[in-house]
Amino acid sequence: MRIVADENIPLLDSFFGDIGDIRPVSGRTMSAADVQNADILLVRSVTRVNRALLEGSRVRFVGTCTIGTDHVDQKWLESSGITFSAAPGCNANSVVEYVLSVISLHAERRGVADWSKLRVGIVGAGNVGGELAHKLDRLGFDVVLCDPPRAEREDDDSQEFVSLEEAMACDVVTLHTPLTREGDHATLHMFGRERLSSLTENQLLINTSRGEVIETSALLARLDEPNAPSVVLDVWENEPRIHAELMEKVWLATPHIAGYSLEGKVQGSEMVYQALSRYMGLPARKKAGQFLPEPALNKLSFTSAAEEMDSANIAIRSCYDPRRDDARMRLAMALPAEERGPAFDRLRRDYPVRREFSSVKIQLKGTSKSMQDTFRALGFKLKL
Ligand SMILES: NC(=O)c1ccc[n+]([C@@H]2O[C@H](COP(=O)([O-])OP(=O)(O)OC[C@H]3O[C@@H](n4cnc5c(N)ncnc54)[C@H](O)[C@@H]3O)[C@@H](O)[C@H]2O)c1
Ligand SMILES: O=C(O)[C@H](O)[C@H](O)COP(=O)(O)O
Repeated sequence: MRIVADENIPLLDSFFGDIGDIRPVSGRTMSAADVQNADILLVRSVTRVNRALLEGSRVRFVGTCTIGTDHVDQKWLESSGITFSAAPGCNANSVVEYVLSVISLHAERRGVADWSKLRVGIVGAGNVGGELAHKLDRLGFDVVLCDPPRAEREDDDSQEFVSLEEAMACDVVTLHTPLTREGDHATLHMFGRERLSSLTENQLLINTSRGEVIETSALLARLDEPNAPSVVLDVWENEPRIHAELMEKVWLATPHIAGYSLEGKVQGSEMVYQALSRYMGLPARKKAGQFLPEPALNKLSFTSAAEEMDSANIAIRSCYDPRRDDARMRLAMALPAEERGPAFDRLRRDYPVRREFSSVKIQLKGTSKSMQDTFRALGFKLKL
């Protein structure tokens, strides 16, 4: 079996080495010639998988080690008899932790002593949005969900959904839809001039979905107006050639790494390994957990003198602080225009190891029940 794979897929050899001969190539520049003699193609989100790439090749199985699938022409694959598999939910928790860290910074910078007083509107309540809602709910936040496709499908009233207008009236509006270009609920440029004009300076807009869900020119114009909202962007139109002027105008800018916890990336590889093993009728015995190294930070300790929100902020930011990614990105984007695209990709390729909250044990001595509940809700392991 010949496997052509994006060189940035973690643990390629560990997961797929005994299934076939692996040829790692650059995902961004992968060409039809690269895949012509492959039986299996493994990608991440930066490779356009379509007729132009695969027609005439031997490829029979395509796996993307990512949640998003907008880079894959699934209709064409199906019509060509090529099996396709993605990794739904693999890095959902990583994105949730990114958003929680951003909200904690926002609350602090706005002088909101109790972050759970912020109302959060989640647009797109699937794996990421659903998990975020669950955690925020446990943390005591008032959360509303806007998900018209789910609202249409689920008519049992067990979950309440609100209109986009209501979600957009919240203190924090966070986007978790896929990028879709067709259909009644297409999300391409869903946030254009009119919708962005409803946001005000007291609000925070976070986009970790896909850059194209927001119309760049409309956001640029909105950010030049008085009373503009705070904006955090992890995803951009036209990655890796992002709009540098937009980056300068947003509060926090990161290079599409919200899902880049080590756990999230390794789970993406594991899920495609499992799908490929099923496709080939092979046993799938390897698990992501067996490949995760010991975390650099594995314990934090708080005493009865610790204040709840301060301690939560310390723990959250010890694991993940988006301001570090923001600083790295602004430095890289200060390069001459023609060097920025490769620099954006390098930030992603050489991303430092980031571990999820669950890799840290929190020792709490003599602290309140409420503080223990907060740490549990965030996903930390407790040692009482
Ligand atoms: N920044 C990152 O690193 C990163 C990481 C993971 C995922 N993502 C992106 O986040 C997206 C969401 O991930 P997920 O795992 O939650 O996907 P998902 O498919 O589980 O959920 C998406 C939800 O959005 C809803 N939706 C679709 N169109 C909508 C619309 N017009 N308005 C409101 N809701 C709509 C769907 O009904 C679904 O419930 C992915 O498609 C991917 O593009 C980004
Ligand atoms: O869709 C996803 O899973 C995420 O956007 C993912 O983190 C993208 O990472 P990439 O495939 O570009 O490395």
